[in-house]
Amino acid sequence: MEGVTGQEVAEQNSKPKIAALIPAAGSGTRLGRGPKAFVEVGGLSLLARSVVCLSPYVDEVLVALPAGMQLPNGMQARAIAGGDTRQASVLALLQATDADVVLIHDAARPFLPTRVIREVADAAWAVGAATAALPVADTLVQAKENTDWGTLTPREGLWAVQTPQGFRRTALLAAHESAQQEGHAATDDAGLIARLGQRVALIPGDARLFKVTTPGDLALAEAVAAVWDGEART
Ligand SMILES: Nc1ccn([C@@H]2O[C@H](COP(=O)(O)OP(=O)(O)OP(=O)(O)O)[C@@H](O)[C@H]2O)c(=O)n1
Ligand SMILES: C[C@](O)(CO)[C@H](O)COP(=O)(O)O
Repeated sequence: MEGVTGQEVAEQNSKPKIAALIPAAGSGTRLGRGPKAFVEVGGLSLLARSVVCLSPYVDEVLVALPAGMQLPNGMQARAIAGGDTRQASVLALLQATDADVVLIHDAARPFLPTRVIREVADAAWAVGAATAALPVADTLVQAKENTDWGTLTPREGLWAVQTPQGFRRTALLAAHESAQQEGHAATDDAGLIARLGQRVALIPGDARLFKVTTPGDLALAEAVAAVWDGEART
């Protein structure tokens, strides 16, 4: 255990307090059905599905909502007001908890397999940062016009990044604060950690963790819900 302090050993052995932080303050422009987190699939909102999946594995659930909106009655979570961007909403969530480990999860990804939650949480505590991700399976081409074939991009080593993403809270808070000070915008949280040269563990994601973004995704979500609601989520 050379080079490891007594405090670090104690931290490794103790059970961290875990919070699920759910950015749900988006307007759902591309879906076109109003605030997306409240859109229902299979009779349950996208947000409710994320809360139900995460609750058994965390000590608290915090949700960032659009200004002026409230959580539905009975939802086991604490609400705060989100910001103008996803990044601002996550920063507000980070500032509202004292948990050791935070699991950041888009409300727009309603189907969370248990395995992914567990593996991301464990790796976040052990490594400091972790994200669910899948190897890119499609051919990739960089093109400006949809009539012109552009430059083929090799897909080896490319990953499609999903959520949940897990972090030691203090590390992610520092990364967000530094991004804010420098005016750096990022589309996810793991990118803010990687930008500082810190490790991010890649955890195998799951096709069911797709993000509901467009009306086509909603149709797919209805089909997944019909199966998901009738099976064990492993
Ligand atoms: N100001 C914002 C913008 C987005 N989000 C959340 O970030 C997640 C990923 O965002 P996305 O899927 O792009 O949702 P929207 O921003 O709502 O979609 P759109 O870009 O089509 O408006 C969603 O759970 C969304 O609610 C947020 O909390 N605060
Ligand atoms: C965080 C994220 O879901 C990882 O893929 C994604 O980057 C969110 O993107 P959006 O720009 O908010 O759609």
